Amino acid sequence: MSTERRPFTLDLSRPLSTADGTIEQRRGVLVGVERSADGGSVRGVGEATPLPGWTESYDACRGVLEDPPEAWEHVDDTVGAEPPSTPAARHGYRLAVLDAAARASRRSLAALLAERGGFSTPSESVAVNATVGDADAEETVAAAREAVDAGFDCLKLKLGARSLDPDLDRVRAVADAVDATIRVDANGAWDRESAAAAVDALAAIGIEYVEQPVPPEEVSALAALRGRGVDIAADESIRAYGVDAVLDAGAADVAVLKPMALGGPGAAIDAARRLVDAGVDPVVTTTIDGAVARAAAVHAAAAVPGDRACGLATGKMLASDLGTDPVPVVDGAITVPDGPGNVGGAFDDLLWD
Ligand SMILES: O=C(O)CCC(=O)c1ccccc1C(=O)O
Ligand SMILES: [Mg+2]
Repeated sequence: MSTERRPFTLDLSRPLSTADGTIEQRRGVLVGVERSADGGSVRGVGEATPLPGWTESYDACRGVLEDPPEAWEHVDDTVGAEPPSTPAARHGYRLAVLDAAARASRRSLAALLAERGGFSTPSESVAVNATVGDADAEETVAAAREAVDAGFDCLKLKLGARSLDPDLDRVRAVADAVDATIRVDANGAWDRESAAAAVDALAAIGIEYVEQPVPPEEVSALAALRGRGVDIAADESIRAYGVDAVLDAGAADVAVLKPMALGGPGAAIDAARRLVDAGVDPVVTTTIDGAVARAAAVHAAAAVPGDRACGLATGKMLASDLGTDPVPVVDGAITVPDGPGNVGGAFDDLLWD
């Protein structure tokens, strides 16, 4: 198998402000693999876009991609219970391998992933939430209105960058202003006491779920916050400790799956299988990825059963992208590309001439 690599940098036109800092730029590496198949050859394209804090550094990612582990070439390769140490590099390489396998069998990546997870036929469209970053109440309401006018019926508000009372005022202002499902993400900002107060207030407002109210290591605190009238979602805890640790602790109603942070689309699907079996709802999101990884996350979301909106409406935050958006949001939903592979050969010319 031959491999190609191409580094890229994407600026955000709308930086995302969170309790964990502001995301302003995404740097990554496109990965191409080419292998022989049926007397010809088949290509696959992947994207490694590390986000330090969630994945390895850019330099570590590039280093691993110079000489990837041989095991990553095998279509059925899995990650163990421990999260992989260089998930973004693994994502980039594994996506290329899975894309090539899907293209070789003339089916969509979603179909390949659904089969891998033992799920039925993938959905043709995925509902998505608008992601609303931290800002004052007035700006937050304006962003929420803009999203609802554009057709979103689920909004995710970033909380935890300011203190609890002003944050709750922001949530109430949005709930009063728009008719939409509202979920919030504190990115681990609260201690146990503030989180309990927040959860009770959010339950009274009628919020769908609160994502990562406490720091990632506070898995037992997540468990203790369940059953108070608002669902609890684990995100950073899943990334840091894996799905099994969160399931064993009974820590979540909902689990956020970021393929880039978990080590690839296959790793996300394997995690989704265990969650679904345990009655926990998976929600697939990006880490604000380029078009190739974003499309792959859409395929993963389509392969996983469930009705919760996914966090995949992140393309519009980018000032420039790897190419034309293969997964645009229309009326709060994304149509799943029907293949072959992830996005057919749409990005091949970035790697091969
Ligand atoms: O879920 C979404 O709406 C978009 C993805 C998102 O919020 C995010 C993006 C980059 C890093 C972390 C997160 C997060 O969910 O915490
Ligand atoms: Mg989150």
